[in-house]
Amino acid sequence: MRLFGKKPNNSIKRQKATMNVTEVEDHISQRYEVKRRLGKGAYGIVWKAVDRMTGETVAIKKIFDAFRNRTDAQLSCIKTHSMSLSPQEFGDHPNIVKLLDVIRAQNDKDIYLVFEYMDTDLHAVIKKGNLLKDVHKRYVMYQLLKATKYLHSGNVIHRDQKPSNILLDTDCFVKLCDFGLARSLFQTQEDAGNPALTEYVATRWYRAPEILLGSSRYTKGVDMWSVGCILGEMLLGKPLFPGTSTINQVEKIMSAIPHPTPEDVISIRSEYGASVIQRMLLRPQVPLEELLGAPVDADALDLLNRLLVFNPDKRLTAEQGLKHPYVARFHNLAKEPGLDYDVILPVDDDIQLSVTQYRNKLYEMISERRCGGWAQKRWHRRRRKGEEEQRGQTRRRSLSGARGDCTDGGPPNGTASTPKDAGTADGDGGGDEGGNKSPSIRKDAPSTKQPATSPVLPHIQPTNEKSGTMHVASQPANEKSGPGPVHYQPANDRTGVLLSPGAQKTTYNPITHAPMLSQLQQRNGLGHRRQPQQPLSTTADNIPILPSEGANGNTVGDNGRVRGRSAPVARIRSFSLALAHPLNNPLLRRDEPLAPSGLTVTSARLNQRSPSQTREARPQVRFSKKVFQSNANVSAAGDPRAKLGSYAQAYGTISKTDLDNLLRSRHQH
Ligand SMILES: Nc1ncnc2c1ncn2[C@@H]1O[C@H](COP(=O)(O)OP(=O)(O)OP(=O)(O)O)[C@@H](O)[C@H]1O
Repeated sequence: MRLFGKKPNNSIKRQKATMNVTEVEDHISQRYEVKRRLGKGAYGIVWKAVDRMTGETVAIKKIFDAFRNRTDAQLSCIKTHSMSLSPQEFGDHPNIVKLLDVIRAQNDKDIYLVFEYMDTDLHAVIKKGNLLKDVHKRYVMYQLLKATKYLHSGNVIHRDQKPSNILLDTDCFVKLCDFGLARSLFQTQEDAGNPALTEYVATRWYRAPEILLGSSRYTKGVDMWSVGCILGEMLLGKPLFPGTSTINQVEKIMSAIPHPTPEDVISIRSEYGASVIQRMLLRPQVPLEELLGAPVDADALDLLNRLLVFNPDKRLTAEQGLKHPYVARFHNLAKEPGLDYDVILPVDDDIQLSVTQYRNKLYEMISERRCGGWAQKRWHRRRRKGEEEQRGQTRRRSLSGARGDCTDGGPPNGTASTPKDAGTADGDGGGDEGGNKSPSIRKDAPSTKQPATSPVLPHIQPTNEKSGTMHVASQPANEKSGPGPVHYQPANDRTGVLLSPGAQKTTYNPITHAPMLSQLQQRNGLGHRRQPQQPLSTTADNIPILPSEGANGNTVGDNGRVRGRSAPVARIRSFSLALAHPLNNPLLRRDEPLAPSGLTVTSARLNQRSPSQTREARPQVRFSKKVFQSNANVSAAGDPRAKLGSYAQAYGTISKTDLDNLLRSRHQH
C-alpha cells in the first residue's frame, strides 16, 4: 500500500535511480548496502542502508557540495557538528537520534552522515491520518518533552522542532533529529546584541511569535512554542498555524491565543512588535479550543494553552511540561535526565572563515569525533577523579590534560564510538527504551533483555491490523498509584536560567572535550565560584573539575539523579503505532525491489515534503537587512542558511519599514 502521493511514473523512477547510484560513492556502497532513498532535505538526500559488517540498518545523509561557498561551508560545519553532538556531547539520550559516523566524500565536497535508522517521522504519520490514538499522542509529547528537557539542560536550543524532525518507529518511539539550527543558548546570550546572531529562521509554522516579530531575545521558549505547535498538529491532524507569510503567521497566532498584556509585549523586546500586535488584536478571535474543532481531551487542551503563550517567560518549560497531567502516565523523573554542563558549539555563527578553513575545520571535527568518544570517556574518568579529589582521595590533576588526543586506545577502525559505560538512574540500562513506561512494550514480551524489575507496562496491541486500531491492555504503573501532583513553577523561577544561562555551570567544549570558562564567566569571575550544591574543585589553573560520576559510571547530578547518558539499549519491542508485519504496516517505509546493479534506489515517497513544506530558495541579502514579505506564499520551511552571520534572514521577521508600508497599503484599501 502506497502511503503518500501518486505512484511515480517509471521513467522518473528510473531517472532517480540512476542519479542515486552515482550519488553514493564506492567507499560508501562498499561499506553500506544502500536500500532506497528516504527523502530529501535542504542540504542533501537521506538513504536507508544496511551496514555490511554489522547488518545494522542506518540512515545515510549526504550533504551535497558542503563547501560550495562560505555560507554553505559554515553551515555544514555547524550542522555536522550540531548533529554530532547527539551521541557524544548530548550523551546517549534515547530520544535523540544517534549519529553513528561521519564520512568524507572522495571529492572533498560532500559529507556523509550516518544515523541510526527510524521507520518514519511524525509529519508522515500525522499526514496519514488517524493513526495516532490518544495514548500515542501523549507518548510522543512525553518523549519530545524529555528530549527537549535534555537539550535545554545543556543550554542548547534546537530551534527547528517540527513534525518532520521527529523520527518515529512503529513502537511510537521518538527520536529528535536535525540539529542543523541548534545553538548554545549560552553563546547566544554572550552574543546578544550581535544582529547576525539574532537572525533566525526555523520552519515558519512552528516559529514562535517573538521570532516572527524580530525579537532579539533567544530563549528556550522558542522550542517550547514549537512543541506546542506540534501538539496542536497531532490533535488537529494538520498544522495548527499554517501561515502563508510571516505576517499571516503572526495573524493566525494572534487570533488564536489570549491577548498579551503590555508587559508581555515588552518582554519579547521587539522594536515593532507592539504596533503589529496592537493592530492584530482588533481582528476576531478564534480560540485554540475552537480552532481544534472536535472536542479534545481537557489535559491536552490545557497543555496546549500553557505552551502556546505569547510571553516566552510564561510558556511551560520542558521540565514543567513533563509534570503535566497529559503525560503523567509516562512521567518518571529518574528517566528524564539532564546535562550538568553547558554545551558550546565550536563554530560560531558570527566568525567568518574562508571556505578552505571551514573545510579543514569540518575535517578536523570529523577526526576529533573519531576519537571523541574515547576522549570523552577519559574526560568522564577525570570527572570521577575530580570527585575523588574533592574527597581528598587523589592528587589534583588538570582536566586540560584530557583533551582530544586519541593515542591511548582510540577505536582501532577510527570510527567514532559512543560511550556506553553508563546506565540510567535506576540502573536498568535502557533509558526509556528498556524502561517501564513505553506504550510499545508488552509485558509478555518474550525477551531475556527485559529488566527483572520492569513494572507493569501500558500495553498497546493492534486489535485490527488493517485499521491499525489498538487498545491499552493495562494501565501504566504510575497510573495505578494515581498521577502525582503537578507543580508548575512560577514563570519567574526560570528567569535566572534564561537570562544568565550557564552562569552557575561549567561549560564543556565538545570538540576539545575539556571544560572551559566562558567569556561571561570570566568576566563575572564565575570561574572561581563554587556551585552551591556540589562544590567544584579547581585545578591549579582554576579550571573547574566537574561534578563527579557515580560508581557505575553514571553522571550523578546534585539531586542524585543520573544525568547525561544512558546505557546500551536493551529494547523490548512490541506494537504501538501500528502493525506487527511490515507489509501490513502503513507506517513503514517500503523497500523497493533491488535494482539489478544491487544498489537499490527508488524515489522517496513517504517523507517527501508536500510542496508547501519544501524550502524556498532564498535570495542572498545584505547583512542584517531584514526583508519583510507581506504576501508571498512562502513555504513553512525555514532556511537555516539564512541565519548565518553574513547572511541575514530574508523571510521570517518583520522589518518596520515594510510593516509600515503594508499597514499603509491596507488602510488605503
Ligand atoms: N535517521 C533517520 N532515519 C530514517 N529516516 C530519516 C532519518 N533522518 C532523516 N530521515 C528522513 O529523511 C528525510 C529527509 O531528512 P532531512 O533531515 O534531510 O530533511 P528535512 O528535515 O526535511 O530537511 P532539512 O534538513 O532541510 O530540515 C526526512 O523525511 C526524514 O524523515
